[in-house]
Amino acid sequence: MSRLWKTLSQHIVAPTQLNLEQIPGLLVPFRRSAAIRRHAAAVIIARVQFISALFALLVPLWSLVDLWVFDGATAWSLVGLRFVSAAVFVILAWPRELSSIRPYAQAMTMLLCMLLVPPLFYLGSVQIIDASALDPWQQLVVRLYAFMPTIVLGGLAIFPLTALEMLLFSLPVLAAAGIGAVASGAELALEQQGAMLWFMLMMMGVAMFSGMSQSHYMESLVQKAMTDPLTGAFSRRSGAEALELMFRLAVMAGKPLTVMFLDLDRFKAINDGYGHDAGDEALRTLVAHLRRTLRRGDVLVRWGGEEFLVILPEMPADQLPSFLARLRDGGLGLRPDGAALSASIGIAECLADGADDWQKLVSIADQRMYAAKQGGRDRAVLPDGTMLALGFSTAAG
Ligand SMILES: Nc1nc2c(ncn2[C@@H]2O[C@H](COP(=O)(O)OP(=O)(O)OP(=O)(O)O)[C@@H](O)[C@H]2O)c(=O)[nH]1
Repeated sequence: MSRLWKTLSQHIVAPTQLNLEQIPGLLVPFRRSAAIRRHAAAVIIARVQFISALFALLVPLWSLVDLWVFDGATAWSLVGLRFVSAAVFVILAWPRELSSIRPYAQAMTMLLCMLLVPPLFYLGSVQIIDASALDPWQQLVVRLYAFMPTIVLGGLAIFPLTALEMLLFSLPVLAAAGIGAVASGAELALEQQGAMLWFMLMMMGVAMFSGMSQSHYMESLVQKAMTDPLTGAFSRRSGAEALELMFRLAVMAGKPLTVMFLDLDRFKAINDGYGHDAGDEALRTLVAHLRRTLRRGDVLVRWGGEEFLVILPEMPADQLPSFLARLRDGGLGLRPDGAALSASIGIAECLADGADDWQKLVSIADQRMYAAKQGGRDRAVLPDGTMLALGFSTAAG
């Protein structure tokens, strides 16, 4: 029994274990990081396109049933409605690029459009079909159409959405079901519609649970793929992606964007004197110290071995001296012998340096970092060429 529990907890529960910090990101979209939102958007758009392509074929095909079951005018009106719906699905399925600026808004718009088609088709069918004189086959088809909003609620389960999004997407679908029921002459009494309402709420609950667990699983994978396992900082690849986007946004908005290239001083001596594990520990300590000084929107990237890139959005060049003073006060941690870690820093800023692309910005910061090393280490070179002595090795940290 204990072996069974161990296997269950190791292989089933553990990989999906939640920590408290992750819960808000599963409940509301604005607590998700930009990177997770972008990945969720890519997944949602791919799924919307796949389902839309499928429906663009299946929806017109069902016209055969309409033509077989209903009489002339009713049947052709339904067929017309089907072709309008299919046209919307074709537009949604059409290949398109993920928006580089607003991928999440693009995904939400496409999903909303796709989800609205079946309930609107249902509402349209209620207007077209005269419910007072139906033969048994027609009644069956009408009942099937009435299931459309419920099917949409169940279909939400395949999207990695937060609880709030599930709720917001479900509300118009529930409203369409209610309006359709009234329009087809049904009484909106709990004892009449209670079973259907219960079924829809169950579908909503299942979709919500499924969406949140997909989001959590996706977040764990993305987090692993994006971060450096030793320090938890962004990996070079994901850091470059983030910088590319941040650079584009800063240029569009005409706002400053600063990159700081930081290279630990005499790091090899730690490895040589105290071993690789001590070197690893120094890198972890450095990242923990940097995080204390950085703001929420700043991005810390491990660019290579003991080189780090810090992306500082909306940090104008004139605020850099006070930022560096705070960094110095916070320190970078200690070497194994108890001395303070120090670093050489090169800083570039997109407005002050007139960089055309992010690669140029990084290259300028890198050259300035080398100038700081040449200048004697434990220094920073600013965008105006000033070299500042940082004093990490003399300050307490
Ligand atoms: N422990 C550890 N060492 C690493 C890691 N990545 C790179 N290094 C080591 O970092 C050292 C970098 O050495 P150098 O480029 O000579 O730089 P330095 O000793 O800091 O000298 P300066 O930069 O000139 O001050 C090399 O010995 C690498 O093996 C890592 O993940 N862990």
